[in-house]
Amino acid sequence: MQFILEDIAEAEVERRRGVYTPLTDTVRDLVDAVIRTEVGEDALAVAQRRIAEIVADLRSEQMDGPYGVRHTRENTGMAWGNAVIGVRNALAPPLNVEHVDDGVRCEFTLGAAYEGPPGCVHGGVCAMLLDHLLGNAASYESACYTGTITIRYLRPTRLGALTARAWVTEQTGRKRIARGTISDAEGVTCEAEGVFIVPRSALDAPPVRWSAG
Ligand SMILES: CCCCCCCC(=O)SCCNC(=O)CCNC(=O)[C@H](O)C(C)(C)COP(=O)(O)OP(=O)(O)OC[C@H]1O[C@@H](n2cnc3c(N)ncnc32)[C@H](O)[C@@H]1OP(=O)(O)O
Repeated sequence: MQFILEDIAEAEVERRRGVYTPLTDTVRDLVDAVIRTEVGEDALAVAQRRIAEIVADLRSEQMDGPYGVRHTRENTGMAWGNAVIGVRNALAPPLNVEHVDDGVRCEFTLGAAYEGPPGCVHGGVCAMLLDHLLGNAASYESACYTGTITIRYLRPTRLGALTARAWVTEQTGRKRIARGTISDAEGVTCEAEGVFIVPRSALDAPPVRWSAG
């Protein structure tokens, strides 16, 4: 498991972000459109053929394997394939994580693609987002990995506009305890607590953060 140094300037990171973000946003829109479309079967068949052509175009030049977690010399993270924040991953909501005094927070909207119970967010999606955010809060010096996480679902989380936050409550050696919540307009819907660990194998390596984006 290795982080990849991509030796490019910050301006180049931003330029690439600007290139990929609209593409990923459109694919995300496509996912929502496929779930909710009510066009006829002929139109569906045409759409399928056109999308397959686009997939073939994109596959004409592909990297081997996943994107990886890349970073610049300035330690700007490019976790662009990440399932929660990936700039190039249409499966990611995405979360735009903001660092605040006591940890991290973000505002986001979950639509039809994240449904579990009717009209509500899938419990596994809540767990994934909280896992990421708690891990992000815990990774303030060096990248931490989830050891154990517990989620308490207080009430259903309705699809729509949500807020999440996470913070560290305790640190002992390489081990951090982090907590976090997801909230809607009426308050907290689920909360998490987890143990996050800087792996023993990272001790001799220079500190790399997962970092945002
Ligand atoms: C900004 C982006 C943030 C992204 C966050 C992403 C969050 C993720 O999804 S990470 C992916 C999911 N997690 C994983 O894949 C982790 C897989 N597990 C591992 O790699 C290792 O088992 C790892 C790193 C957790 C611990 O390994 P290692 O460094 O050898 O730990 P080790 O030396 O045995 O133990 C260190 C301490 O942690 C504790 N510990 C070890 N494993 C666990 C665990 N699973 N749960 C709780 N505590 C644990 C030990 O008891 C020990 O505690 P103490 O110091 O009090 O005795």
